[in-house]
Amino acid sequence: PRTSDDYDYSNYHTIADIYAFQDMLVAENPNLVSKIVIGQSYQGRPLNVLKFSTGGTNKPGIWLDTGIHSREWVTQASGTWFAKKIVTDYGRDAALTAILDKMDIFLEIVTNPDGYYYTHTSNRMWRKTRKPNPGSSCIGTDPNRNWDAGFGGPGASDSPCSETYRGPKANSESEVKSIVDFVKSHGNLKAFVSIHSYSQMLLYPYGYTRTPCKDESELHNLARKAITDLASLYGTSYRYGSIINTIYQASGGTIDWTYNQGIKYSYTFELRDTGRYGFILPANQILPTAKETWLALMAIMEHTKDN
Ligand SMILES: O=C(CO)C[C@@H](Cc1ccccc1)C(=O)O
Ligand SMILES: [Zn+2]
Repeated sequence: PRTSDDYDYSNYHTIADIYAFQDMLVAENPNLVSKIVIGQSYQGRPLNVLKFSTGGTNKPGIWLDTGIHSREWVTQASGTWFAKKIVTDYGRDAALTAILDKMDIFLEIVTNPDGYYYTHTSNRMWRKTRKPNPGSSCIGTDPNRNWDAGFGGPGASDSPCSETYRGPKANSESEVKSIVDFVKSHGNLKAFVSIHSYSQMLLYPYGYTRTPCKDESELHNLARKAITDLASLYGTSYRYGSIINTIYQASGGTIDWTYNQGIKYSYTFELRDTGRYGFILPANQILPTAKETWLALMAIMEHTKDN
C-alpha cells in the first residue's frame, strides 16, 4: 500500500507489513505520531511503540498493547486499526480530540514479534516468546506470567514445556523487561490496557490472589460501562470482573504488575470469539471486532481523562 489509507485493515498481515504500516503512519502524521523503540526481542527484532501526542512534556499517558500472545492475531490486526482510527479522529471526533489534548497514547501493536513471526512461518498456534530454556528442549516463556506480581505462585507453570511457563525469573524476557523499564521511566501512565483474544471478557486485577484490589468497585463499574458501549454496535456480549473470578487464577500477569505500580485503570481484554473459531478468527471479523472494541477503549480512556 502506498498510504495508510489503502492498507488492508480487514486482513491479517506479516510482521514486515505491520512494521511498514507503522513507519508509513509516522511519515504521514509527523505532528501527531512518533515511533519509540523500547528495546528488542530475544531474536533482535525492534519493540516498536507508536506514540500519539499533541505536544507538551510528560503528559499523563495511556498504554495499549496487542499481540503479547503471538497467536491471538485479531489483536494485532485490531491494534493496527486503532492506530489509524486515532489519526483519523483527532480534530474530527470531540471525545478523542479531548483525550489527546490532555493525554498521550502509547500503542505497542506487535508486543511479541519473535512469536508472531513464528506463527506465520512455523506454528500458527505459538503463544510464548522464542527464547530457549537452558536444560530443556522446550522453547519460550509465557509473557503473561513473567511479570513481578505474585510471580511463581499458583496459576503459572515452572515447566519450560508448559504454555504458561513463567520463565526462570520475573522480567527474564526482554519483551517484558522493555515494557517494565518504559513504565518506570515514563512514570505518569494513568491507564494500561493489554489486549488478548479470545473469550469476550473485560478483566481487571487481580489474577494471582482472591484479595479484591482496592479500586475494585470503580473498575467494575467502568468495565460495565465499557462492555455496554461495546455491545451497542453489534450486540457482542462480554463478561467482566476480576481475572481470578472471571477466567482463572494466573500469577505473574501484566496488569497485576501495572496495577501494583499505581496505574489504577489496568485492564485486560479478551476479544472475539467464545470458542467457535478461537484464535483462528476469520479475517472478516477483524473490522467488527476492532470497531466494537474501540467503543470500550474510548469509555476507559474518557474515564481516565476525567479522573
Ligand atoms: O491468554 C489467554 C488467552 O488469551 C488468557 C489469559 C488470561 C489472563 C488474562 C490476564 C491476566 C492473566 C491471565 C492468559 O491465560 O494469559
Ligand atoms: Zn492471551
